[in-house]
Parts: sequence; C-alpha cells; structure tokens
Amino acid sequence: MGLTAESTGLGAVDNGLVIRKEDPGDRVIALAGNPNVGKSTVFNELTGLKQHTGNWPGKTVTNAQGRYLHNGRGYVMVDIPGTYSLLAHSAEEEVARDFICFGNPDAVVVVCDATCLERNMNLVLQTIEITPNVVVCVNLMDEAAKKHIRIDFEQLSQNLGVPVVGTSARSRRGLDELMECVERVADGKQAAAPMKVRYNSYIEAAIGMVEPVLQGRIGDRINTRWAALKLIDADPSLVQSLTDFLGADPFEDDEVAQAVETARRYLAGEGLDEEHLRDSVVSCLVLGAESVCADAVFFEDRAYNERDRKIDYLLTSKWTGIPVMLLLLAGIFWLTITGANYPSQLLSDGLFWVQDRLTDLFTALNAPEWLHGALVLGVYRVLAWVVAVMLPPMAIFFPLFTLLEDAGYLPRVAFNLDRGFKKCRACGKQALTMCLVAGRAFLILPR
Ligand SMILES: Nc1nc2c(ncn2[C@@H]2O[C@H](COP(=O)(O)OP(=O)(O)OP(=O)(O)O)[C@@H](O)[C@H]2O)c(=O)[nH]1
Ligand SMILES: [Mg+2]
Repeated sequence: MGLTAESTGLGAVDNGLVIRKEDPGDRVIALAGNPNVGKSTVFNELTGLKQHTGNWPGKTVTNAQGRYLHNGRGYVMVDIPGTYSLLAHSAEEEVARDFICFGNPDAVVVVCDATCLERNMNLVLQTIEITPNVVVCVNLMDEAAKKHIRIDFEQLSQNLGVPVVGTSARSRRGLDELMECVERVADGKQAAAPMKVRYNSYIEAAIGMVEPVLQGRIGDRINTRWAALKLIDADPSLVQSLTDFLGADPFEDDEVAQAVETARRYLAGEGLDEEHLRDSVVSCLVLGAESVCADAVFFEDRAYNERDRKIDYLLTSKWTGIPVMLLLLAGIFWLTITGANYPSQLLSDGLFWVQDRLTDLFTALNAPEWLHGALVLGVYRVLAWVVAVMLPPMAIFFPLFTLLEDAGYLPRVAFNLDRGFKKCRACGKQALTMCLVAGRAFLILPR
C-alpha cells in the first residue's frame, strides 16, 4: 500500500500525541512490535484506517491513532513505530518506548513475527517488565505454516504469564480473538502474572539497592524494578522522559541519587561499567527469550530456512551484498529506460497524430489562432508530452520495485546501506525512500 493521506497527514503525526477519546470510557491500546511484523496491518484491519504498510522496515515513524468498537466499547489504538528493543537507539525507538512507558495505555499489544518468534521475544520481555497488561499477538501465522513452524500458544502464554493469540492479519484471521483478549486485559479481567527476567546476580543486587528507595516515591506510577535498572543504566533520554513523566528529576532526590550512585559503584567494582552493564542486560534478555521459546516453538522442517540463509548470505554479506544490490538497481533502471523507449515512441506518435487532427478541426471551424494556441499547442501538447514521457517508465519501474518488495529484498537494501547512512547520521531504512526519489528523478531527468 502506498502513502495515503491518513498515513502522512496530520493524523499520522504525534505532535506530542494527544489521545482523542470519543467517549470517556474508551480504552487506549498501544500496538508495539519489531519493524515489519504487521502492526499497521493489524491497525488498519481493526480501525478501518489506512496506515502505510509495505514489506520493508521503518514505514511507521510516529504514533498514529484510530478507533474500533468491540462489544459496545470504544478502543483507541495507537500504532507505534517498529522497534527491536526499548533500549532506544533511534528517534522512532524513543517514540515507541516513551508511549509504552509513559503513555499510560490500558493494554499493550506486542505484535510478533511467527517465523522468527525468538528474536521478537526480546521486545515482549522488555514490555512485560514495564507493564503486566500485555497481549502477545503472534502474526504472520500463514508464513509460519509455510515454513512448517508450529507454535504451542498455551505453553507460550504459560511461559510468559500473559495471553498469546495467533493471527494472520492480512486475511483478518485471529483478530476477533485478539480483540477479546485485549478487552479482558484492558478491563483487568485477565489475571496476569508476567514472568520476570532474571539478570545476573550483580545486576539483581544493584536493582535491590535502588528499587526499595523508589517504591516509596514512584511506586504506584511506574514499575519500580524496571525504573531502578534504567536509572542505574543512566540512559539520558530515558531519564529526561522519566523526569517529564514524574514532573521532577529523580536525581534531585538525594536518597535516590545516593542509592543509584552506590549501585553503580558496586557494579563498576564487579567489572560492570556502563557498556558491560548494557551487554549483560541484553544477554539476559536473549537467554530469557530462548528459554521462553524452547518448549513452545517447533521447527518441523529443520532445513526450512537453509535456502533462505544461503540467499541471504549472498544478498547481505560484506563482499557480495553491495555489488549484487548495485547490479540489481542498475538492472532495474536500465530495463526502465530502455524498455520505456518503445511504448513512449508509440504513445507520442499516437498522441501527436491526435494533435494534428485537433489542429485540422480548429482550422475547419475557423477558430481564432490564440484559442488553437492555448488549447491545442498549450494544454493538449503539454499533457501529451507528460503522458508519453512519464507513463511508460513509471509503468515499468514501480511494478519492478513492487516485485523486489514482495520478494523481501528491500529490508536487505536497508541493511546493506545502514553503515554508510549511519556515517551521515541517518539510518539504512531511509535508503528506500531515497531509492524511490532517485528513481523518480532518474525517470524525468534524462528525457
Ligand atoms: N503473509 C502475511 N503478510 C502479512 C500479514 N500481516 C502483514 N503482512 C505484510 O507484512 C508487511 C509488513 O506489514 P506492516 O503492517 O507494514 O508492518 P509494520 O509492523 O507496521 O511495519 P513498520 O511500520 O515498518 O514497523 C506488509 O507487506 C503486509 O502486507 C500476514 O498476516 N500474513
Ligand atoms: Mg507500521
């Protein structure tokens, strides 16, 4: 689906995100998940809106909201940008993290990709650290079935301590069950006992030094175990968001500042400085994700992704990734330009033949020269040129690009170009927008 008024207009921009409830009883639901797992597809199917969807990561970059009704109650759903973790490394990850942490949603639906569930669990575990009101939506079940991946939802739900629903959002399968689950969680009818991620003993001890101090101060507003770890971790953007949320800088409280300082000194003494602490936290999350999936996800065809892996290696490895990408893109531009010449010529012959007939008609009618000049040599001729020059290359370029999208090649382009884009303080996901813009410019300029 291309860009739409809803996906790019004011409705798509979070401008400080003001939640618009049509009814005071409306529930607010955050839709989180890794990039490209089908969040906006779920959002569109439920709300009837047209958020931008497509097979590459990073389409949704701000929060967008829409509303659906279920059992007579309104639900304001907020489609947040895809994020691999809540440890926020980019602006859109901050947007996602801040809404989940401080947006006070009644429930968070974490959409996951059924074909690589373990990788997606990282975000699920981070989310259930913050709030127990989580529903895990395992999407792309049709793709998982093709790869012979079987998922035991009951076991997964037991392991995580929150409800899990399987869906194929594109064909609306499972969305009714998802709405039921969301209703139960948002109404507090589902007893949730989310699993706790266990960190190593040093980190646990450090959390133990800070958490009790926080309990007396922010206990009912935010999960103190999570906040303690974040304060020790000293992520400046998180501390800023936390300050905004609490209305006061937590470090201005001497007792909190002292507890955090003691915890940090303790960790440093155990060899866990800032960088090592983050690495350890991530390792524990990865191990947690592994153990959650161990008895719930089954690969019935062990070699299911062997061919994919080989192709992936060719398309993204250091030595072949960029040359293959350049060849493919050059091939597309070449096909577009040479392939468009013949239909362009045919179209212009046809359209200019019509122009001659129009001139004959104006002459036969004795129409004044200025009228012929304005209508035939002006309006019609310009229109004919634009159609003859632009239509054929567009009719070739965009379907070819769509083929690359459907084959899943665009995320690989983003990956290949990420390093170069990072050097310019951008990220690889922006490469796709640039390819499209370059493509359009390329189509117009040589003509
Ligand atoms: N086969 C299949 N494809 C799906 C399903 N749900 C979504 N898709 C496709 O997956 C791709 C990504 O969907 P989006 O809804 O744009 O994903 P997103 O999570 O919003 O992506 P970002 O906003 O970039 O993070 C699109 O091409 C969708 O058509 C599904 O259930 N089955
Ligand atoms: Mg999206």
